[in-house]
Amino acid sequence: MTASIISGKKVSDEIRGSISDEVKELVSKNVVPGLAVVLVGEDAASQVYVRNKEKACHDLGFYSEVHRLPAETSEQQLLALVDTLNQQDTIDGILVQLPLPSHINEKSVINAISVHKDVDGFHPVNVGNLVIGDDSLLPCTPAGVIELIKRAGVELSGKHAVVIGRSNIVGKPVSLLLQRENATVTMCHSRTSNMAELARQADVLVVAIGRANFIDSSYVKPGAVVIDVGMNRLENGKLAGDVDFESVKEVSGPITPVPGGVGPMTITMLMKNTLTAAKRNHGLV
Ligand SMILES: NC(=O)C1=CN([C@@H]2O[C@H](COP(=O)(O)OP(=O)(O)OC[C@H]3O[C@@H](n4cnc5c(N)ncnc54)[C@H](OP(=O)(O)O)[C@@H]3O)[C@@H](O)[C@H]2O)C=CC1
Ligand SMILES: Nc1nc(=O)c2c([nH]1)NC[C@@H]1CN(c3ccc(C(=O)N[C@@H](CCC(=O)O)C(=O)O)cc3)C=[N+]21
Ligand SMILES: [Mg+2]
Repeated sequence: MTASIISGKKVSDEIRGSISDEVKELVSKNVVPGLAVVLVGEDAASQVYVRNKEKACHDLGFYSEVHRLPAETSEQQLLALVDTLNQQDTIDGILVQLPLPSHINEKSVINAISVHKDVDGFHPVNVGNLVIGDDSLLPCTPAGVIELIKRAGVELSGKHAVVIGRSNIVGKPVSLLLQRENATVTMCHSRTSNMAELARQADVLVVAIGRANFIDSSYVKPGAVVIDVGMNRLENGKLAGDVDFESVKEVSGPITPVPGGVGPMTITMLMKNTLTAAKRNHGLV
């Protein structure tokens, strides 16, 4: 029996609807949430994501600025732009699209973004608060993963969640947010020896490894929820997740597709963070 599909597109549209209503409310108080996105270089995938972010801003009534800088931009020039945006009252959120060209130190750039405008949730203070369990701007993809699981009607408390991948922008924060929901979390990575055996114990399996169609049905307990964070561009230009969707959907429980799963949620959580930052910056929360 084929699994039910968790539509990130549908969930994302629902959440964007309520964000749009909230923005109308703010605009009536002369508060227009503003997002600045900075793109350095010509990376094709980054151009797509930045365009998606810009479109989402326009659809929801946000003020948006997109700064497209040439690949040879120096670290100092980028830091100067970030500083300008930190001071700009019309900007509530700042996102510097990753990856950056290798001559620029990503950490220095992320640390330079004002904590209150760090709508990626990558700044060490926001990450620290996430680890401690204090209020913070949450990283967008991890927050989107949790939202999808909840909207699929899955009760996480007491469940065994297995996360494959431990990166700072996906795997690690996802594991922390799953713990916040009282799941029991197992973290797998490239040094894990018995990964398929561990993955098959999962009630909820989250995959973020960056390897197209890597996870097949041998990693999945029948009926387990599968969240595929993977975003891999194949030679034929098609997008593939980290999960072999065709084989896994025959054994899994609710499963997210790629595209149309976690991707749209990442953008939607970015909009939600920008709205939160705007309300805070204007003393409305
Ligand atoms: N939809 C969205 O909004 C987003 C999607 N993505 C996608 O998610 C995926 C992961 O991205 P990101 O977290 O940045 O990736 P990274 O490359 O930063 O990290 C990959 C992680 O997967 C682990 N890993 C790699 N190969 C294996 C393997 N064979 N078995 C077990 N673990 C493995 C690595 O282990 P180790 O730590 O040992 O190296 C590492 O922890 C990519 O496809 C990316 O495109 C990323 C961001 C947002
Ligand atoms: N500072 C920073 N913040 C990020 O959040 C960030 C980043 N850098 N660098 C790259 C990753 C990747 N990422 C995606 C966002 C949306 C889709 C998305 O909209 N995906 C659509 C498909 C889009 C397409 O057609 O390619 C979908 O899955 O349905 C995908 C990937 C955010 N990232
Ligand atoms: Mg404002």
